[in-house]
Amino acid sequence: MAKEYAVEIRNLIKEFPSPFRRKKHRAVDQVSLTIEPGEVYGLIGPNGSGKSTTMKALLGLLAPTEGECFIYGRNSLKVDSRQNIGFLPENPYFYKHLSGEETLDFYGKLCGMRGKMLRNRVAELLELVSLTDAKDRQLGGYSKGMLQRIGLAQAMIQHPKLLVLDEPTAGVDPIGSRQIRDLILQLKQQGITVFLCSHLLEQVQDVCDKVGIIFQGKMIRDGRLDELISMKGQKELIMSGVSDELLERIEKMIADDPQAKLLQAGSPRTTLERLFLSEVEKATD
Ligand SMILES: Nc1ncnc2c1ncn2[C@@H]1O[C@H](COP(=O)(O)OP(=O)(O)OP(=O)(O)O)[C@@H](O)[C@H]1O
Repeated sequence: MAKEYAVEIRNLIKEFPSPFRRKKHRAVDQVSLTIEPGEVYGLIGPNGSGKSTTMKALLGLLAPTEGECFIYGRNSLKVDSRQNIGFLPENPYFYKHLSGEETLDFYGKLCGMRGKMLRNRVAELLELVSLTDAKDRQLGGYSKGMLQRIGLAQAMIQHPKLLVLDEPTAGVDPIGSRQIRDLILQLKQQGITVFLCSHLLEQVQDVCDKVGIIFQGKMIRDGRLDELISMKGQKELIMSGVSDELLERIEKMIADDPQAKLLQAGSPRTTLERLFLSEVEKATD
């Protein structure tokens, strides 16, 4: 039996009419990708490279010019293929006068949920996205990070098997981004398949099993993250308590080996994001 992917995109082409030219603009050009159930897939690429268009085609919000998209084996142009999907769009629109709780209640009712089941689910999601304390505040007063988190909760209201997140951390500061990253990791542990796009490459690296790099509508590289970023033929040792003398001996051993070559020695660096987070944490304490 053929393998059933959570997501399968086959040779997707999407063209848009150009108002001032006869030729159409090809936003997505022969993109193919597969996501297995429970995997987190990150689509990365510069602005305008076709990430959102690919996601919208997968969600059946845009009809492909050519090619096909499947969700758990069903063509995504068929409405029933989308029953088990949650979607966080790039710029989600919310009713600003509703509270966080009312917002989730509203989306739950749109999905046909009612009564105790809905109340329990809303409470569970508010807890999950750490907004229980802010549940009665109107969304007009929420920060960008809180809005993205309520957006994520909205996308999860009916226990989706697949979550599609278009830049879930857009406009969110590093602390808010870290919270969203942790949430995605929690969803992954629950076995939920996630298809996301983001410009925060470090976060993509932290959460994704597979990555695709899209450029000018074309998939230029994709595969398992650990395979894509491993430096073939190189080894790394990170040591503590190493004296200068020991380091010299190690360097000499490497120099004496006819095959080996020391490429880099020094102190490992943290990332700017980690430095920022630890400094803010220290200042908060
Ligand atoms: N509805 C549309 N009509 C015409 N052109 C469109 C439409 N939607 C997208 N495009 C064009 O398609 C190309 C790809 O856009 P898309 O939004 O998919 O890029 P993206 O990679 O998501 O960009 P960003 O990182 O800035 O969100 C762009 O050139 C964009 O202008």
